[in-house]
Amino acid sequence: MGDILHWSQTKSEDFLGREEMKTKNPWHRPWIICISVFFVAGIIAMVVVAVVQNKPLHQKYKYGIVLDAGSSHTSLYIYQWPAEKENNTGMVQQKLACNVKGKGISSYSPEPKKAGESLKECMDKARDTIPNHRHHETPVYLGATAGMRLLKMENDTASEKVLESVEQFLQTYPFSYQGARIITGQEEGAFGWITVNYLNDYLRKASGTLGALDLGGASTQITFVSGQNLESPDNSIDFRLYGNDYQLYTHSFLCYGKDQVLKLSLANEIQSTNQQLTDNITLQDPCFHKGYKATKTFEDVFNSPCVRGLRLTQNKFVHVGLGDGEACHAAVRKVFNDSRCTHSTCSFNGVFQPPVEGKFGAFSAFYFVMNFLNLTSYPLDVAKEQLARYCATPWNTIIQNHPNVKEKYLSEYCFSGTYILTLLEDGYNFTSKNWKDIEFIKQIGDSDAGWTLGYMLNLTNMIPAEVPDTPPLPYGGYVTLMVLLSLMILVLGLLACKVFRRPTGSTQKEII
Ligand SMILES: O=c1[nH]cnc2c1ncn2[C@@H]1O[C@H](COP(=O)(O)OP(=O)(O)O)[C@@H](O)[C@H]1O
Ligand SMILES: [Ca+2]
Repeated sequence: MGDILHWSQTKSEDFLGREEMKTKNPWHRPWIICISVFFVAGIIAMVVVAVVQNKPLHQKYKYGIVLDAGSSHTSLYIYQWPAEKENNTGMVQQKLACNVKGKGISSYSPEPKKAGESLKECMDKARDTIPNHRHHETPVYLGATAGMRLLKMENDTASEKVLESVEQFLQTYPFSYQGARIITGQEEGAFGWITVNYLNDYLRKASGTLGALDLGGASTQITFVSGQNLESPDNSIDFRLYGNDYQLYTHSFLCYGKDQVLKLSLANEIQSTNQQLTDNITLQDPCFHKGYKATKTFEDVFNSPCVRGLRLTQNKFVHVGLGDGEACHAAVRKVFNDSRCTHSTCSFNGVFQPPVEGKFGAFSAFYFVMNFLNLTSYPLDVAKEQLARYCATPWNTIIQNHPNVKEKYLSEYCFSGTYILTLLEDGYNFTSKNWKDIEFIKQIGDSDAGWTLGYMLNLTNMIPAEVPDTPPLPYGGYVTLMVLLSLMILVLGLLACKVFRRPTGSTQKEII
C-alpha cells in the first residue's frame, strides 16, 4: 500500500511538476502560440504591404509630344515622365528627337497640303515609340516660330492654310491633339528659359537661375532674371514657380535669326555696290571664304519681309568671297541700329534691355556654330582672333577639311560666327569680362535646350506655382523606418511576453 501510496504520491508530484512547467512555458498553450503566430504574421504582412504599396512603379511612363516648327526645319520631341510623379521637378526627360526631312513648314506655302505630310516620318516614329495603351492620353502640340510669323506678316491666308494642313494631318494619329499655333516671341523666350532652368533643377532652389540665349534662322531670343526696373512692359514676364517669384526680361528679335541676318547683310552689300542691279553683277563679300564663288538670284536675298528695298526677280548675281574677318564684322555691324534709344539702356534697334546679369546658356544655332568653329571655351579676344583666322582660310582648304559637312552650312560659318560674336558683344552688350558667363549648350542631361519642353510643362500644368506636397521621407528611408519599427514592436512584444509570464507565475505561487 505504502508503495502504492508512495508511487501515487510520486506520480501526482510528477503530474503537478509537469502542470507547473506548462504554466511556466507559455508555448505549451495553444492560444499563446496562435496569438504569437498572428502577431508575427501581422508584422510581416504590414511590412510587405508597405513595401509593395509604395514600390516605385518601374517603366510606367506618361508621354507628351511637341513639334518645333522652326523657320528652317521642324523637329519632333517626345518627352516622358514617371506616371505617378507628375508634379515633381526634374522628372520630365526627352525620350526621342526626330528631325523632319526638308525645310520648315512655312516653305510649303505654295502647296500647303505637303506641310502636313512632311511630318509623316517623325509622327510614325512617335506612334511606334510610345506604347499603344498610352497613345490616346498623349498630348501633341505643334508650335511654329519665326518662319511662320514672317509668313503671317506677308500672307495671312497662306499661313492659315499651312497651319490647317498640319492640324488635319496631326489629327489622323491616335494621340490627344492639343493644337497647332504660332507662338509669340515672348513665349519662345520664356519657355526656353523655363526649359534650361527646369533641366538644371534651378527652379526649386531659389539660389540662382540661368539666362537663355536662343538663336534660330529667323529670330533670336534673350531672356534672363533682372533685378532692374523693367521699363518696358512688353519685355517683362512674371512667373511664380515652386513657390518662387521670378521677374524675367525677355525679347525676341524677329529677322535677327542667322538666316535672315545673312539676307539683310547681303542686301545691304548689294545696295551699296552702286552697280546697276542687272544680271551678273559681282558681290564681293568679306564674310565668305576666298575662292568661294556662287551664282544666286536677287530673289534669294530679297524674298523676305525682313529685307526692305528692291524686290528683284530672277536676275542673278555672282557671290564671291573675300575672307576678311574684320571687314565682315564691319558689314555685320550695319544690321544693328544703335541710334535711337528712348530707355535708360538698350540692346539695339531702340529695344530696352537692362545690363545682362548672371550666367547664360546659349543654345540652338549659338551652339551649332560656335561648336563647329571650336570657339565654345575661349575668352572673347581669343575667339575673335581664331574666327578671323578661320574666315581667312581659303574655301578649298575648308572643303577639304570638312568633306562631310553640308556645303551650305560650311560656306556660312564665317558669317554666322561673326554675327554671333557681334550680336553678343555689340547687340546684347556682353564684354570680355562676363564672356565666361555664357555657356554654349546643346543638351542638358539627355534633353535638348529649346523652348519645347518649357511649352509642354506649362500647358500640362507640370510646374506648379507652389511647392507640391511631397512625402516627408524618401522612399528608401520610409521602408527602412517601417522595418525597424516592426522589428522593435516584435522584440518588445516578445520581451513583454517574458516579463508578463514571470511575475504572474510567482504571484500565483504566493497566493497558493
Ligand atoms: O548643324 C547645324 N549647323 C549650323 N546651323 C544649324 C545646324 N542645325 C541647324 N542649324 C541652324 O539653326 C537654325 C535653327 O533655326 P530654326 O529653324 O529653329 O528657326 P527659328 O527658331 O528662327 O524659327 C537655322 O538657322 C539652321 O540653319
Ligand atoms: Ca528655333
